[in-house]
Amino acid sequence: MKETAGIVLAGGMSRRFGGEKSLTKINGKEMVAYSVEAFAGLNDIVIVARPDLAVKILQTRRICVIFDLPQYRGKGPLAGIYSAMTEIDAEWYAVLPCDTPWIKQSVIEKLLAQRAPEWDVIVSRAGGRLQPLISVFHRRAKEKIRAKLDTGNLSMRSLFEDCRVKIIDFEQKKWFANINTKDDLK
Ligand SMILES: Nc1nc2c(ncn2[C@@H]2O[C@H](COP(=O)(O)OP(=O)(O)OP(=O)(O)O)[C@@H](O)[C@H]2O)c(=O)[nH]1
Repeated sequence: MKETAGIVLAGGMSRRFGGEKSLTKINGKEMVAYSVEAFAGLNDIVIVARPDLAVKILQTRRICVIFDLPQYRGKGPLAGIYSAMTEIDAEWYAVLPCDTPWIKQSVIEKLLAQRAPEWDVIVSRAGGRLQPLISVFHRRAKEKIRAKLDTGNLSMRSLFEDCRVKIIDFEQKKWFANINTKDDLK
């Protein structure tokens, strides 16, 4: 079993953005690459992408790319986290979305520093807003996630109600800004 793996969620439909959000370049680099780089301290990183995008990501990065498990396809971020946990057996999993290009490795390091037996999830909060997809999960959370997926209750907040959650506050809101639309790029 690995100690800690990194999961980049890139399996969304990008409906608001319209087009391939994860592969859109900012300052010459694909958005998904910023998330991969924030995991620089980790040896095992998996991108959970849509099948139609995976080939393109594979062409640009030497990194493990998987798809959501078929039974959970279309079920959102929890499907991606669960699929990655099934692919890589690790004690802890650091999670990032593919659309936070200003995220820093130091954020991940600060979250990982909180790993302890009493927590199932360590989640960031920036400017008072919880950032459920910039977080760290213990493998204990995997079965709780599966239960949510199987009942169709797909909200991260609902999952957190069933977990022992440690919240870590950050002041630098800009690092957590995410790109939803093409206007957000301006
Ligand atoms: N693997 C996986 N990742 C997902 C899924 N849904 C969303 N994500 C990822 O989760 C992060 C946040 O996604 P959202 O912004 O809520 O959704 P989106 O699909 O990117 O965009 P919209 O279609 O405009 O809502 C992004 O990194 C997405 O790629 C999914 O079903 N599977």
